[in-house]
Amino acid sequence: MSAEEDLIDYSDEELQTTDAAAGADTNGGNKGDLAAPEDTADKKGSYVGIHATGFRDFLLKPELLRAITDCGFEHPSEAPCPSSASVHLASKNYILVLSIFPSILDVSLGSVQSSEGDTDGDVRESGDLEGAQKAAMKMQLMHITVLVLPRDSRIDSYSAVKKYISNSLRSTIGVFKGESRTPASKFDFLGRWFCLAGPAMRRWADAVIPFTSLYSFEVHLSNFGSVYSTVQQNAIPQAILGTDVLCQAKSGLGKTAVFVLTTLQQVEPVPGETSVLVMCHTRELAYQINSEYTRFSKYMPDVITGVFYGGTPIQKDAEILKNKETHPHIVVATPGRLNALVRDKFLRLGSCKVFVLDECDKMLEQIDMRRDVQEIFRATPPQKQVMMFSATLSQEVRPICKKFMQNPMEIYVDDDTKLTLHGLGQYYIKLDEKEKNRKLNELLDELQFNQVIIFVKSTLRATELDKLLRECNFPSIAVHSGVSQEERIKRYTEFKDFNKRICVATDVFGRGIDIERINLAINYDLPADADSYLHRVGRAGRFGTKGVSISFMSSEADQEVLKQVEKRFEASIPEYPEGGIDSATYMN
Ligand SMILES: Nc1ncnc2c1ncn2[C@@H]1O[C@H](COP(=O)(O)OP(=O)(O)OP(=O)(O)O)[C@@H](O)[C@H]1O
Repeated sequence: MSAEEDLIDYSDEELQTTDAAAGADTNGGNKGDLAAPEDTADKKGSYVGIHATGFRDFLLKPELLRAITDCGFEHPSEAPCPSSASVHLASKNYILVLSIFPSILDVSLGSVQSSEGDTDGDVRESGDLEGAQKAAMKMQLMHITVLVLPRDSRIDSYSAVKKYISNSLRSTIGVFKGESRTPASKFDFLGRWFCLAGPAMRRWADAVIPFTSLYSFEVHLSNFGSVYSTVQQNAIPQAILGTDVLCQAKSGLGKTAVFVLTTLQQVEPVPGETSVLVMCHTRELAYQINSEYTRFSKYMPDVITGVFYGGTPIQKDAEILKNKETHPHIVVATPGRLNALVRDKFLRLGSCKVFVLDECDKMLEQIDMRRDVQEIFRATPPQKQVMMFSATLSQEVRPICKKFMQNPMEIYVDDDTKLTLHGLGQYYIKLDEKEKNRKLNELLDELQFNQVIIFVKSTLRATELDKLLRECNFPSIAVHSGVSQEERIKRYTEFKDFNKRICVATDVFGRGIDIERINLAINYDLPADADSYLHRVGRAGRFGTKGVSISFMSSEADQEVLKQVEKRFEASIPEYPEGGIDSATYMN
């Protein structure tokens, strides 16, 4: 039996495919009700633009909102939508923007109206919206997302959006048609996750809402030819409700905040119990995620977070876990150490309510890590929320992820070209191996970087290159698995705090690591595959900022990787120009 076969499959029978159900409702819509009048075609322009929702609209705890404001987050992030939607819509020259307008007014009183964006501010101020959501969640009411299309939408807009929902989100969808306004047909929508409606749905909502929690999304259509939705905007409202989430979004767009904010929102701290478990593949990333928890829980003094990873004395972790006063409610960890803590019964997971995997493809593709993850998963109760995140989720890894989940909300970027970071200039330099050091020196002299990360393929090369750079008086530091764990974290912090401007690293820094000021990523040694390339260069140009990546190409294998990258991501990676590049293109 291969190592992989040895791994247990999780409750396949629990996996519900909604494809069939998605096809079940095939109502095409009623032209009389939905079609745009001929003369309204021009009005589409008035729906142009992305309607950014504020964090306040997520109805987060005030202490969380305060921390979000302190962290300088203004709006939840946006990310490209799945390609199946974009292809479909692009061919019809539409832009589809989903923006959230929470529309429950007062579920508890049973008198609910749908609102469009302009009224939700009043609701929020009166506190009704929050109360309504709490009531809805307590009663575990069914959740229906209603997509409200503009009044002048044409019938094919409805089909396009419907197809997008059923193909990409694999969810059932109903279309509210004119003749279905009878009370009986209103209840058809109760079993569905999505339904499409025109503005007339307000009246319809009145009858349905006592039994459901309702969110209405306004769908903007225009003729821009690409499709957007939002990673934080899409995932946060669902994740808060306890839905399982499998989420792909490009590097640096704020996937971390999705699970940090939604778990902090849900956590109800009980002394001595861990209710949220977050795992990731490297120790530095675990440390970083824990720091994010610290940042966002700063006004939640009752919530204790803790981080556990290998390379440190396990006895220390055990001491923390033995004491109810220090026992974390939220644990961030790497799988090896966490598994050891669970096996040795220092950590009991019977109260775990949320299970998160960051960089999930990496964690589940690597057999030893996957084995640890599974053992830990088995130690948690069957009923829990599972969320997984990565910038890369291949077709092969998705079913593996979903084996841990029940009817997850799935957010994919099926079109690899949409993973390219638009603020990032990418170049290559063809050279011999022996020319690399000289060229690197030249680049570091010539480019006006804030911080730079230089990737190499081995710990030995990291040590050597770092030494060389320091001999040349460059403020360099090296992070790799060849140094003690304590020293690794110390160096990570030094770099993160801007005390060093150059970091030579192996792939331990290749994914997830978020250093705000990095605007230059250099592949001194190219990685072996396109996914790793994408993650590495994503260390620069984060959250829409500008940056540049330069890759040294010194072998045929390197050339092949760059070819793959260009093909898969439709990224243009030209040769680095003789005269250099304009700093305005990569300095923020
Ligand atoms: N809504 C927001 N407003 C402002 N900044 C944000 C917002 N969301 C996230 N950020 C910042 O963007 C940066 C990137 O976020 P994060 O590290 O979560 O990205 P990611 O999607 O996990 O990327 P990767 O795939 O590379 O791990 C972080 O510095 C984070 O603080």
